[in-house]
Amino acid sequence: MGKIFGLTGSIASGKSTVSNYLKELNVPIVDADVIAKEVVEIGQPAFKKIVEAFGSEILLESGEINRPFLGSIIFNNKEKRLQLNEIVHPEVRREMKEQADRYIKQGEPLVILDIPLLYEGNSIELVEKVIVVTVSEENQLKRLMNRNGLSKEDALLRIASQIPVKEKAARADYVINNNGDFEDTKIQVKDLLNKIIS
Ligand SMILES: CC(C)(COP(=O)(O)OP(=O)(O)OC[C@H]1O[C@@H](n2cnc3c(N)ncnc32)[C@H](O)[C@@H]1O)[C@@H](O)C(=O)NCCC(=O)NCCS
Ligand SMILES: Nc1ncnc2c1ncn2[C@@H]1O[C@H](COP(=O)(O)OP(=O)(O)OP(=O)(O)O)[C@@H](O)[C@H]1O
Repeated sequence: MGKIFGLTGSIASGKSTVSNYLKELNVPIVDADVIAKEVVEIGQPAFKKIVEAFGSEILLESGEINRPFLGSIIFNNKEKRLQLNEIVHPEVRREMKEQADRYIKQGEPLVILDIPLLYEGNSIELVEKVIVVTVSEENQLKRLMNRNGLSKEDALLRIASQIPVKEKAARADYVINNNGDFEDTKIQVKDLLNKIIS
């Protein structure tokens, strides 16, 4: 029977970098961020609930959700963040489970669920073991500011909206240290994969 493992970290710690390497190594990935975008598209049940909860001012002229604007609301307000999570997360979990089960039925030996909020939400029950991609606070802040063009204050707010990556690493079954260069991380990913599926 194939294994279902979780991959997590904190914002800009390097989950996508690691999951891209895993994809190159032919490991099927189920990506929570991608599914979280699909379940809030126009016409989906979560879309309607979000507009009811947050008002039509969160919509673009095209009728789609203005994601940066909704982000500016929920990353500044814990109550609103939890409200959004309550709408979106159950849909994301259901879809992730379906996709993972499908891969296992196809005979895959390992499926990775890439879930940024694995420890914050109720996703732990979906996976057997957890891989955490860790990074120093300094590198995390630097990479987040660079990637998203955020000010230091906004980047720190986003980092503070998640459990610190150090705490996640302490709870993990496997840790990938993403403080080195890309090649260094790639080597760790290959070694880990050999360990898991051998
Ligand atoms: C707030 C939204 C609209 C912002 O969209 P945007 O396109 O700017 O960002 P994106 O979705 O790519 O998320 C980027 C990162 O932000 C972090 N993040 C997103 N949502 C949350 C949240 N509710 N709480 C804490 N961190 C979050 C994650 O690390 C994620 O990888 C969007 O993130 C959202 O709908 N969030 C709620 C759903 C969710 O929790 N998604 C995360 C995985 S399930
Ligand atoms: N080892 C590394 N050296 C230098 N830059 C890196 C390294 N790993 C990742 N980065 C860069 O840091 C940024 C964050 O990495 P990545 O997108 O993989 O993180 P993430 O954990 O998936 O983030 P999020 O949760 O926000 O989606 C990206 O711009 C990426 O190119």
